[in-house]
Amino acid sequence: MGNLLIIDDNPSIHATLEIVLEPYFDTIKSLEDPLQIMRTLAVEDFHVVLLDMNFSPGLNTGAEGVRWLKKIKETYPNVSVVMMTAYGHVELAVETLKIGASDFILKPWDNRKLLATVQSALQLSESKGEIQQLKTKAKALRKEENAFPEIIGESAVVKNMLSLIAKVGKTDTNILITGENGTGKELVAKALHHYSKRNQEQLVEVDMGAVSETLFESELFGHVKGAFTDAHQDRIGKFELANKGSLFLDEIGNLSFSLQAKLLAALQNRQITKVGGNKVIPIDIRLISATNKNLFKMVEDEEFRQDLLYRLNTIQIEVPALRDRGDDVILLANHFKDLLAQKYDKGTLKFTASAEEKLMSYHWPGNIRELQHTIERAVILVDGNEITPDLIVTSASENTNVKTLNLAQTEEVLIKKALKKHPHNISAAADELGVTRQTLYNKLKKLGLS
Ligand SMILES: Nc1ncnc2c1ncn2[C@@H]1O[C@H](COP(=O)(O)OP(=O)(O)OP(=O)(O)O)[C@@H](O)[C@H]1O
Repeated sequence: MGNLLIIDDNPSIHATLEIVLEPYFDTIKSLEDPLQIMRTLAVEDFHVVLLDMNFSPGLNTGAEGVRWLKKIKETYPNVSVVMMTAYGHVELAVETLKIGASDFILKPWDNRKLLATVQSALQLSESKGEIQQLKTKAKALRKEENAFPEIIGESAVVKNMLSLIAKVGKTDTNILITGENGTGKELVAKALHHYSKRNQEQLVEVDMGAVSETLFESELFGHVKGAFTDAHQDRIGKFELANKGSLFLDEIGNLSFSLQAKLLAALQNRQITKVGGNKVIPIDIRLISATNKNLFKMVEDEEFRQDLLYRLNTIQIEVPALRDRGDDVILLANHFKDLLAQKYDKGTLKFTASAEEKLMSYHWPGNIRELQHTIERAVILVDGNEITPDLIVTSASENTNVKTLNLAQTEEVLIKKALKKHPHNISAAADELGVTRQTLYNKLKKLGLS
């Protein structure tokens, strides 16, 4: 239900419309004089306006209706305006659709058609209101969570990346962010949005790996009520939600081949149609995508559409792996240590020199996310204020199966295996590893295991 405002200089039209439409609205108000429109809309909430096109006696060009339509839409874009006109003026009525009218009805009207038109205008106004609400909510949240993420790092590779982000962030170019898991791709997407002209609008994120084949279109493009069994009400898709803002398609490499075609069509046409709907909705978005996969290789293997890849990667930003960021490991480790020490009320903590050495020598396959978890564990477990190497427990230290070809990691895994097999017997462990006792001691020291 909603509120309806009728504007027509003929009172008998008011009475007839009110009788037909009364069961479908909470409130109906009728005005004869269009000069009262703006005042009325300013004090009461209306969802639909039924607007006649001619008011002054002798004038039937429709120009008055057009002027009032423009005025209403300028101040109240979420209100649906349905124009009322006589049969001879269909062309003019069609023109009003271009300037924001939702629909028109011809006088004399057919009651069923009138009802259908007014009801869909009401639905449209409700969904516009919903988008507005979601956007306002998101805006408030964005302010709270401090929109600009801090990307910590002073290494040359990170500095290069930051200056590229600042440069291309301002443009509307499509950007593909690549990099291993946990390198900070999502953070880069947020920074790009922050630098863009669109930063007052939303950055809408979709995890493409998590969208099911059947719900893909509904999730991205939305659906209308009744489009399928579970479509109990209209739904706004992510594309529409991101309109005027940025759309972040994360894990784009996980999108199935058939869905890639549907995504490409929407990106190419810059418009969408809701599932079960027939209205074409123009979309103005800045596209940011991310993946940890090699999309060029996937194109070669016919797993990813080349035309889609070219649309996504006007600019590509490669986020460096943590192991390639030099001393940033210590910078980041200290950053997380301080944050987490505060969170767990641990006072001031510091890493011992050998703990720092261990942090630097590890190859961080899970990148910054792994570093963050490792530090969190150390902060939770530490007694006193020094974090020693034994508290730095990485995924490789917990895992005694060799799943990687990385030498440093493999060495650490094999040493742990040997120690497990020969507890308290360094000589036997060294023998098993084919090194001298001294070499094993040195390695244990470096790994913080001695
Ligand atoms: N340079 C950085 N400075 C501070 N924190 C960072 C930095 N890079 C990443 N992080 C933090 O590391 C974690 C992982 O980052 P993020 O989720 O952006 O990685 P991702 O590449 O998107 O990961 P995935 O590929 O698994 O989705 C997050 O908590 C993020 O805040």
